[in-house]
Formats: sequence, C-alpha cells, structure tokens
Amino acid sequence: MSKPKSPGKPPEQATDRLFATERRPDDFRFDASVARVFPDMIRRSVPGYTTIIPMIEVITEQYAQAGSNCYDLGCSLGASTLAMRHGISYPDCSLFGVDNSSAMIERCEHYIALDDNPMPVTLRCEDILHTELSNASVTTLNFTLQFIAPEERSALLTRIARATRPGGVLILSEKIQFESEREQNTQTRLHHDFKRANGYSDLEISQKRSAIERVLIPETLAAHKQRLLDAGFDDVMVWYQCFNFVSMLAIKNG
Ligand SMILES: C[S@@+](CC[C@H](N)C(=O)[O-])C[C@H]1O[C@@H](n2cnc3c(N)ncnc32)[C@H](O)[C@@H]1O
Ligand SMILES: O=C(O)C(=O)C[C@]1(C(=O)O)C=C[C@@H](O)C=C1
Repeated sequence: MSKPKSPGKPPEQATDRLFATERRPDDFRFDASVARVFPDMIRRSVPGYTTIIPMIEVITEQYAQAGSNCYDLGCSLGASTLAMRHGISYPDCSLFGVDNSSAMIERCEHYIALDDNPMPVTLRCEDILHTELSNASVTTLNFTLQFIAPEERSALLTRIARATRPGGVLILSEKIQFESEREQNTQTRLHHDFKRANGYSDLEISQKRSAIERVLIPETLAAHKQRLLDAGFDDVMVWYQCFNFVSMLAIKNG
C-alpha cells in the first residue's frame, strides 16, 4: 500500500455529530463513522492540534537523517504523516504510516495521494505493538500512546528507543493527568470550555467523555518522562502544552 495509483476525489468529510444525540454507552472505537468525521473531531477536541501538526514538520526537518526511516505510529488520516513528509529533505529516507484501523488507512491513502509532495509513503494496516521498526531518525506518536494499554507502553517505547539512531527523536503527544486534583479539575474545565467554544454541546461532551473513559488512559507528565528515560532516551522535554494536552520531544544522544 505505498504510492497512490490516482489521487481521485477527496474523501467526503463531515462535521462530527457522533455524540449529539443520546446513544448507547459503548466504548469509543476508530471505526468508519469516526474516520469520516475525524479531521473535524480532532481539530475541535484537542486544544493545540492545529499548532502541533505544522510543528511536527519543523521538528522533522531538524532531526530526519539521510538514509533513515521515519515512522508515524497511529497515523489515522495522515495529518502527522504529511507533516513529516514535508519536513524530510533527504530523498533516501523512507516514511511509514502505521494504523490498525482499516477505515483510517483506506482514507489515509487518499489524503496521501492528494498531497503533491513526491516522497513515497508506505502505509501499514498493523498493530503498532508488532510493527517492524529499525534505523529510525524521527518517530511520531501523535495522540496514539494514550490508546495503548498502560502495561504495553514500556515495551513499545523501548522498541522505539532501540530502533532510533543516535541523534534521532520521538515526538510524543498525549492528553495528560495532573498530580493535584485542583489542577486536574481546572484543566479539565478549560478543555471542556474549549470544546464548547468549538460548538460541542454539554451532551456531546459528556457522552464522548464516557465513551473514551476506558480506552484513553492519560498519565502524568512525570510518568511519561520517567518511562521515556527508562526506555532508552537521553533527554525528554515538553515543547508544547495547551491545557491537558502536551507534546514531548524525547532525544537519543548523538
Ligand atoms: C488520536 S488518533 C491519532 C491522530 C493522528 N496521529 C493525527 O495526528 O491526526 C489515534 C490513532 O491510533 C490508532 N491506534 C490505536 N491503537 C493502535 C494500535 N495498537 N496499533 C495501531 N494503531 C492504533 C487508532 O486507530 C487511531 O487512528
Ligand atoms: O479527550 C477528549 O475529550 C478527546 O476528544 C480527545 C481525543 C484524543 O485526544 O484523541 C479523543 C478521541 C479522538 O481521537 C479525538 C480526540
């Protein structure tokens, strides 16, 4: 599933109204109905998403190395993959987008084909826990690790760190948990205010909250930093935060 045959029509995109009417309290899944509204959903739900995506291009430009592999793990529709593609200036780099949702990968192919950058992108419909990783310079987990079972996270990050070349990086964006209950309440309220300002109703906010409760498990910044260091990265820094959403840069010494 690498290069587009023909770009075709852009996939039809819709406004996210998935939680607008009362529904059965099922766990959130990245299925076809979510894939169809995903660009609208993530932009209106994640404070800072529209800043983080272009910065992934800037960071990739700094850290991509000649002859290396770059990975976007949990690529969804390829927003972060395309940012990486635009940041890579070496024609001998290889870029991979991996996601285990076939609905996402099918649509992602179209978005990749519509983008005019010539660098080939290989899409893999696979579990990131088992996907092959090697010779990496830039790896991105943009709001993906939070959906991996907490007990699986260390092994995945260790595999990424081992696959990363000296001087390479992992860009890790996550919804986080706070140590203090007061801060947790304040940041959560501000996040919900952000969603309300983007047109989500109280019903949408509360139904989405219940749907993601058991599948999106946030952790503290301290837990993330320590685990990245234990996994084999040498330096970890937060380069972006808006309310309870952060993006970190984990660097392997050159
Ligand atoms: C919030 S979305 C990522 C957004 C995307 N990186 C972006 O910047 O637009 C999380 C994605 O991770 C994928 N995902 C979750 N668990 C996965 C796993 N074990 N293997 C592969 N993909 C996974 C989901 O299918 C979903 O598309
Ligand atoms: O935390 C929330 O309320 C969200 O909607 C966040 C979030 C995410 O961080 O990935 C959850 C699911 C969708 O992928 C879009 C946004």
